[in-house]
Amino acid sequence: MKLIKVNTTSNDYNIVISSNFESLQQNLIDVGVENKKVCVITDDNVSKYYLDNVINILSDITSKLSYKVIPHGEINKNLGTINTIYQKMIEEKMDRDSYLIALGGGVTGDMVGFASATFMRGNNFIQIPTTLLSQVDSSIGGKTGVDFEGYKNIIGSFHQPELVYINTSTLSTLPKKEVSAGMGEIIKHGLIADKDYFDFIKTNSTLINQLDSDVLEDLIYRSCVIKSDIVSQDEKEKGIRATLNFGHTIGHAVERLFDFKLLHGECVAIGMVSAAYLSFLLNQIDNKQLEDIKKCIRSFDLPTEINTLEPETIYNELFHDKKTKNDILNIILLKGIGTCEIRNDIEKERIIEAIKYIL
Ligand SMILES: NC(=O)c1ccc[n+]([C@@H]2O[C@H](COP(=O)([O-])OP(=O)(O)OC[C@H]3O[C@@H](n4cnc5c(N)ncnc54)[C@H](O)[C@@H]3O)[C@@H](O)[C@H]2O)c1
Ligand SMILES: O=C(O)C(=O)C[C@@H](O)[C@H](O)[C@H](O)COP(=O)(O)O
Ligand SMILES: [Zn+2]
Repeated sequence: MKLIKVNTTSNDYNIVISSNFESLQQNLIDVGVENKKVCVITDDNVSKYYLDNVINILSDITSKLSYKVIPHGEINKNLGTINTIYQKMIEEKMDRDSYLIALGGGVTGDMVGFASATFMRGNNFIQIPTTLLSQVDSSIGGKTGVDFEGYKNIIGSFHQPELVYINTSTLSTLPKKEVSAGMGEIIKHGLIADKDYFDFIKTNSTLINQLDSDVLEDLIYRSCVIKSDIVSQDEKEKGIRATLNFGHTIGHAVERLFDFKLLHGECVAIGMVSAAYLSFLLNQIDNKQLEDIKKCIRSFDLPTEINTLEPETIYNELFHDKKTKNDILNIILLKGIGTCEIRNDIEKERIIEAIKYIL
């Protein structure tokens, strides 16, 4: 078992990484869940595998226990689903002392976090992430929210969980495509923050694709350290946290323009290739590094290009990005491998060139 501490301005909490659910009960007691009202929210895929288990663990420590199963998928990450969660919370007479538990991937985690942030102006929530992507990224740092009219995460708030409990064995039931999607965010962590980590990912691609549990646990631990370090420095994304958005400006535009038929991690992979090419155009990485990045992304069966879209269509979408300030685009670019910077001075022509590179 491994423990990482997240220390943000609004809350301090632990990330527990374990290969089972054995220490979940004690960790729930430690954060104050005993005898409280608890509602577990999970989706209709995850419920089949892990809901009974988590409910059994909770039933020993509280009798005020309920659950709700929501439909899976990005297409359901919206205010309609949030309404059904609020209705459940009212039905169960939940209050500011109660706990919501997000059992599932990033879609469940983002929505449960948002419901918790807004119900009675905020109650407690706990993340039990079950996808690789949510274990390395979305469960940490308190970015919560939903899509609105197709705009990605456009409604949301910062609201930190009380605990992130990662049971790595839940990955055994995760479809391969979803494992690859998680690799998109993991590669991002290496590219923006740690060259050695990027090299480790490249070297171990075969073992990772075979779901070698030791290597996967290493990845989860190292990514959690990188992400918690960044959000502990900058909870509300005033500075360095924006670097976690590497690949996301174009990634989110592609996600929306493809009506959420591509996975988030896949769109981030495409967005990272475009941002890496832009970094190359500005002489911040060389051709070998660019090719290395593409090779690494492809080694996990992630896409590096798309078709059927016009460059201008993608370009116009970029201005809905949350890093845009007063209509000026802020873009994350690499400065070598393992470091990056936020730029707001890139001409349209260069950005269009970088978009054409992925078409
Ligand atoms: N808040 C953040 O900081 C942050 C960071 C990264 C991504 N995100 C968001 O996270 C979302 C993507 O998360 P995701 O990739 O986890 O997607 P997801 O929640 O849709 O899960 C992917 C699929 O896997 C299924 N699933 C989950 N766990 C499973 C398991 N153990 N076994 C079998 N099936 C399982 C789900 O039902 C779903 O169909 C996006 O909405 C993205 O915007 C948020
Ligand atoms: O935690 C962060 O900060 C991130 O940017 C992590 C991203 O991987 C994640 O997809 C996030 O939800 C994107 O944030 P957004 O504010 O651009 O929607
Ligand atoms: Zn992301």
